[in-house]
This record gives sequence, structure tokens and C-alpha cells, in this order.
Amino acid sequence: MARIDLVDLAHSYGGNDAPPESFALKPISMTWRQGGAYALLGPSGCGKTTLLNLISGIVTPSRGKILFDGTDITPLSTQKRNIAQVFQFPVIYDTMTVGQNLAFPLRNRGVPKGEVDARVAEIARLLDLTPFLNRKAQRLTADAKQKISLGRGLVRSDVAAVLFDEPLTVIDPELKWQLRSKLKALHRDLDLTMIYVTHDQTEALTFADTVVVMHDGRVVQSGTPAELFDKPAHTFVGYFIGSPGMNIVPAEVRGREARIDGHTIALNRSYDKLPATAKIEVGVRPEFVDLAAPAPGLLSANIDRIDDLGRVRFARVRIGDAKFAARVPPGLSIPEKTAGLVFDPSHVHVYADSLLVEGSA
Ligand SMILES: Nc1ncnc2c1ncn2[C@@H]1O[C@H](COP(=O)(O)OP(=O)(O)OP(=O)(O)O)[C@@H](O)[C@H]1O
Repeated sequence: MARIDLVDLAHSYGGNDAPPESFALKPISMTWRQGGAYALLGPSGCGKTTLLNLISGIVTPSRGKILFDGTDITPLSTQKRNIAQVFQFPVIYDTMTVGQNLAFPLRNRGVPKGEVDARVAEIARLLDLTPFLNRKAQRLTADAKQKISLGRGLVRSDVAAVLFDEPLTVIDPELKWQLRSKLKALHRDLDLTMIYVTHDQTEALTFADTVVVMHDGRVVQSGTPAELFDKPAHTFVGYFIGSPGMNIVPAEVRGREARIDGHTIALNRSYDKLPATAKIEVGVRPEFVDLAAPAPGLLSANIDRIDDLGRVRFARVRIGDAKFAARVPPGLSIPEKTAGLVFDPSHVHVYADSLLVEGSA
């Protein structure tokens, strides 16, 4: 296991002279804690695989350094970095048994037979592969083969980190749920640094202690699932995490008030020094805005539809042209066309050019 530091790391597939905006990974400095469970989350093309491949050594960075426990490993090959990697599709030997497949990464490193047997038995038990240990991998389902791949990634206890690149893509949806929780439990049992790439927020939030959100080649926030939900550092995080995502609407903000579509709503903090030229927006999660009967003093919205998610209902409304979602409180008799909106000021955030502004007490 290792602490991993990225120091001013950046990558362009078009070479170092490419324009900075075209870099697949814009310059980033950050630390991945030893023994942490991380998810690298973001939409297709945002740079997740590039970052993972830089850490593993499959890709050499255009700029910057990678340190494992303080040692610069940037020039080292994947093999020398001592990293285990699990890909989207199974990487196993069909002609070997499940047991031989699991043992392979250990035998390859000359681990004594007794230790190999004990570790293989442990990993097989954790992944429910024990009954298959003597079967040829060839005849197994795609799910089982991917479980073997996961096992091969986890079998060595001396790796600097285990990197997973969308490892549950080929897994049947039912089993996906089980494996997701299992990976979390495995992390607790095995005490390994794990980095898990996914574009699926549920997968990221169930697996990770720390979720690193990427957007357009940048890490826009790194935090616990609760931090990402409560206080998105970037409008993209607000919109990408949560279902429905955060409402983000243009506003004029002065002191402790925001004006949206001609109405004033109260803010919990004061915003006195917003940059004059910045695009100012207010962000609030649908969970913290209640639909109400129209009333003077409430921001009014036109109701498009009601989404009933079982435990909670969300109204899809429009404020002027802006789409907005609000919680429907239990027992509310839903107005026909126009409703009022009641904001919880402690959960209304202000953004300048997409970045969270802290405000003062
Ligand atoms: N080998 C390559 N050569 C040139 N451009 C590449 C290469 N690999 C990735 N890119 C580009 O770099 C950017 C980031 O891609 P990357 O695969 O890292 O994103 P991602 O978030 O992992 O997406 P996905 O989930 O679709 O794999 C994209 O614009 C992609 O087209």
C-alpha cells in the first residue's frame, strides 16, 4: 500500500505543445491516502481512464510527477510500480483453473506455496469462488470470469494500489448490487488503497469513502458522498450527483438576498464581494425546496409534471424559462398550474462562474 501524490500532473495525447485547454488531463496536484477507498467519477471523456493509466504507468504524463510514499515513480514501468489493475472485461487464462488464475500474480512474484494457498483460499472465500476453485475458467459465465479478474487484482497484499476501471460493466444488474457492497467489505478486510473508476454515481457513492469528481479533464471536487451532496464545490457536481440533480438558476445576489426571476429569497450567509464580471448562479437541491400553494412573497413557478419516486415526490416546474425541481411535501394538495416555492436558506448556495462562493456568517 502507498500514499500516492500527484504533483502538477497533466497529460495531452497531442504532445506537450498542445493548447492547455485541449489537455485530456489539466494540471492537477492531489494526494490519495494510504488505504483509502476512492471513486473517480465523471461522464464519458472527462479524463478518468487517462488519470488511472497515468497512475498505473500505462500512459506517461506530458508534465508533472507521481510519487508513491514520497518516491518519484514517474519514470517507472507498470511492472515496477507494483500496481494491480482490473479492467472492464475479464483478463484471465481460460485454460487454467480458477485457483490457478487467482494464484498466478503471487506465483509470478515467487511467493512461497503455503502463502499462495492461504491467500487464494481467502480471496476465493471473500468473492464466493470457493466452489469453483478446481474448475477450468473457460466454462464459466462472464460474471464469474470478471469475479476471477477482481480476485486476481486483490490477491496480492503488497501492491501500492488496486485500480479498477469500470469493473462491473459486464456484470448482470442483480449481481452488480451484491458485488458493489462486496468490494466495499473487501476494502475493509484487505486494507488496500483502491481507486475505482466509474461514470455511475450509485457505484461511486456506495463504494468510496472519498469520491473524486472529474469534469472536462479537471478534478472539480474531492470529498465524502455527504460533502458532495451538501456542498457541491462546482455546479457540475451539483448537477451530476443527486437524482434529480441540483437546481442551478441565474440570480442577482447582494448581501443576504438573491433575486431570481424578480423575486427575492433569503440566504443564510452574506455575499458582499462577488466578482463583478462573473456569471452568478444560485444552486439548491430539490430536497431543500418545497412546493406550496401560490402565495404573495413566494417565488412562483409553473408546474410541468409530478414525478412519484415512491418514498418522495418531485414536482418538475419552470421559473421563467429555467427548469427546476422541488419536493412535494406529503399531504400537499397540488396546485393545478402555478405553485409557490419555499426555500431552506441553509441549503441555498451561490456560485460565481460555476465555483462555490463561501460567503460570510
Ligand atoms: N489514446 C488516446 N489518444 C488520443 N486521445 C485520447 C486517447 N485516449 C483518450 N483520449 C481522449 O482523452 C479524453 C479523455 O478520455 P478518457 O478515456 O480518459 O475519459 P474517460 O472519462 O475515461 O471516458 P470513458 O468513460 O468514455 O472511458 C477524451 O477526449 C478522449 O477522446
